[in-house]
Amino acid sequence: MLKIPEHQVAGHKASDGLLGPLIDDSGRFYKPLQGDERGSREVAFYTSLSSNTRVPDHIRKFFPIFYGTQILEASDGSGLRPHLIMQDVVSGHLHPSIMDIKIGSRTWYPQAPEDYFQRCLKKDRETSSLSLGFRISGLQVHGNKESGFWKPERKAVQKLTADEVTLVLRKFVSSNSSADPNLVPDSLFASSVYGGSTGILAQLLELKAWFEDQTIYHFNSCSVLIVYEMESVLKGGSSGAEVKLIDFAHVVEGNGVIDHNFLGGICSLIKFISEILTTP
Ligand SMILES: O=P(O)(O)O[C@@H]1[C@@H](OP(=O)(O)O)[C@H](OP(=O)(O)O)[C@H](O)[C@H](OP(=O)(O)O)[C@H]1OP(=O)(O)O
Ligand SMILES: Nc1ncnc2c1ncn2[C@@H]1O[C@H](COP(=O)(O)OP(=O)(O)O)[C@@H](O)[C@H]1O
Repeated sequence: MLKIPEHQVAGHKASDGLLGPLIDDSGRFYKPLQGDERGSREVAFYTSLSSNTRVPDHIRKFFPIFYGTQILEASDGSGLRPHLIMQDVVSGHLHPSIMDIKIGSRTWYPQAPEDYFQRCLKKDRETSSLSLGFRISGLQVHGNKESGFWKPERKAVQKLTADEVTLVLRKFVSSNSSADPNLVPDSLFASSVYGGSTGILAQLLELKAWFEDQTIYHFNSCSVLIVYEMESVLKGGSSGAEVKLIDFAHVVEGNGVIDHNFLGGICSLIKFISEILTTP
């Protein structure tokens, strides 16, 4: 049985009769293909990635597993539509804390039509993309029993200043996160989520090293999705923190050139996270 994802933090949503992704109980995520070139580009990217021998094996873990496409009943009741099937990267989590960070100071791709280019340029200027090299597209945090669950308004988190981004990145790994603007986040989970040899920082550094070299793809408007499980950190276990890349609707060929837009954005994000780990 297909259902609307409970833990989606950004993008087009299937709720309220709209067109959006669906999930099943076996850990698969079904993203409807948009009728224009966005859908076909994303399928083309996953297909290319699956067979491209120049992509190192250790980099493949950063992408959701791709299971092909399938024609399914769309969530908006418009009838049958092809869907991209991929691994649901939050399945198996009871209380996932999730952050979607759109990487790059520009989200448009060089060949984009003028109206799309103008729309992206406006959003990049009005959000933190241009100034910081990334914008937080959406997030949710599970805290302790008292603070509960925090899912800030998406439009607000996209426009944060550098200091505010640091605060949100701290709240993301705190047990007392809430909407209270005066809250001092306890950063209780910072070292287990961001730090260590398998934490978010180590994973981002591994990804960055690939971007310093790879010239196969340019990941325009692509997001880094960070996921961890608060319950297991509280019990003293591993946070299960994972970095995944998602949203390949605007990926184009790299033609032998470094993806400096993505590389710059990921360096900037790494700097923010490193500072949280080194500043008490
Ligand atoms: O529809 P909107 O205004 O919410 O914009 C979508 C964006 O939402 P946001 O800017 O974060 O509010 C949305 O961003 P997120 O993935 O939600 O970060 C996409 O940029 C989407 O474009 P595309 O499908 O990738 O071409 C954007 O969709 P299009 O405007 O390109 O259809
Ligand atoms: N493979 C996945 N597993 C789990 N959740 C996902 C996956 N891909 C996307 N999502 C969720 O859906 C949101 C939007 O995904 P995205 O691919 O960016 O869609 P859109 O093209 O509509 O912007 C993400 O922020 C995340 O919450």
